[in-house]
Amino acid sequence: MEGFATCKSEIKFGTDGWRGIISDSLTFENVRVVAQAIADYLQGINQGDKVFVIGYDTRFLSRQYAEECARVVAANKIKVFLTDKVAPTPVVSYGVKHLQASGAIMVTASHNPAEYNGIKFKAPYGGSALPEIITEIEKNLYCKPVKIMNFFEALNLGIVQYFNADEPYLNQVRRFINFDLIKNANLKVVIDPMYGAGAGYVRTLLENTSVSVTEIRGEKNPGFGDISPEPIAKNLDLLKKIVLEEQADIGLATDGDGDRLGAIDNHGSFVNSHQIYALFLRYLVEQRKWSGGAVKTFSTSKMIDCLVKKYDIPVYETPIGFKYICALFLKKDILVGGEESGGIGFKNHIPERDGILSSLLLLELMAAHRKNLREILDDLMNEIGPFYYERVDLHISNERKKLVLDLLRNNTPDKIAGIDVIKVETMDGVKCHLATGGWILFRSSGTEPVVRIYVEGSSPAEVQSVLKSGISFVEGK
Ligand SMILES: O=P(O)(O)OC[C@H]1O[C@H](O)[C@H](O)[C@@H](O)[C@@H]1O
Repeated sequence: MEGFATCKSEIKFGTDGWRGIISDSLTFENVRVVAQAIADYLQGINQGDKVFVIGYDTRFLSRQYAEECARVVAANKIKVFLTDKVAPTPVVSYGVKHLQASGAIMVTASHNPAEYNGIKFKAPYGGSALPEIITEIEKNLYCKPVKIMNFFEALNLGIVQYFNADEPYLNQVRRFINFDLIKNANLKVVIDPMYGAGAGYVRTLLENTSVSVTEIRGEKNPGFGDISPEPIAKNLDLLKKIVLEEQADIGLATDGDGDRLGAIDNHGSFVNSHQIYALFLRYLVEQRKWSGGAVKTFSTSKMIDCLVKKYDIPVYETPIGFKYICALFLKKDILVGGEESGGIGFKNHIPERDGILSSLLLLELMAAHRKNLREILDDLMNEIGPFYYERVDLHISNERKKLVLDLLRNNTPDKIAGIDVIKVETMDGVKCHLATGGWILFRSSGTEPVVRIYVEGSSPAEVQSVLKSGISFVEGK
């Protein structure tokens, strides 16, 4: 069967891949169009003779979309390794590297609300596609007729094969993490995969250790219990409650496709990604004695700048999106790269953020320090702090969004919440550095119809007043 897509609803690749609301822009037809554009890209760069991986998360229709992609890619004479079950993004990405495949389609909308689904494209190195690859794929959209074959015929012919992506990935994590340290640490852990694809992985990896594990929200629930599967404070009330009830040492939450991490400490307080990133950087340099530079995105904490200065290692800043961090992993000797949204990637692994590996590294770090997370964070703050952080996402109209960002760019206020603005940067959105050492960043999300306001300061009061003033500015009140 061949034919052009009849509906030309917009297919746009954002911060990471293409996302849309199911049955609005995210239709089977558009999924086929994107899969054809990817197949054309692979043939165009002479990679059509290599195998190609397809994986999917727990979202509504994800498996069916993955099978639809397999039908298209296979019809283009590219052999497909389709995961035999739901798989997290880092597992699929590692599968690409392990099989020396030409890349992967990961069917997921990551942390977005339940009504979304989407496609991430992973490149042969096992990480986010670089912007230039995405440009090529976008150019191919609607160019050639969609080829498609029967799924069962493709299976019978062996051009689509099921693939167990877990085994190579779990072996890699077992090599990376120091399980000897974790084994005897007697930690009590609550795992929260937020109904996403990460369910079961950390628990499996902790079998045969002394760590006591409780997993919540591990079952499949494509409605995600009416929250977004994004491991940020407002979505982790249940995890907080269980950590306190069970008197656990830590709660670990991964997002919808398992590439991000958020944590709750033993007092029930949220530990944000900036803090986790800073702890990892400190641990890898000081305890593991690993070398290499650090990558942070435009919205990542100044804690990282303090640490790199202390260790005298290079730091690179990029726009928001792990694809930019990934590009640096490919070009330079990078120890760790992380972003505000909770994605952190490491040297000696794939150039990909990994919420499962991050969860275990956090346990290793706690075991090595023989302290609870709060004490370790307090030590860090005594060394370089204090730092406080908060983000709000505002749903405003596209017109207002453009107006506000243009206004900020062209006519930046001299003061915010009464504090002097001493420097303005526009790498991604508009960032105002404040005389107190704090900063506020306004930017339009590339994955959701929201404006994000990020604030860091040296006290909770400073963060709140700067945030309040930022919100008033955006809302025009
Ligand atoms: O703030 P946004 O543009 O919505 O992006 C937030 C996040 O979206 C995706 O998950 C990307 O893979 C991340 O790299 C990015 O940080």
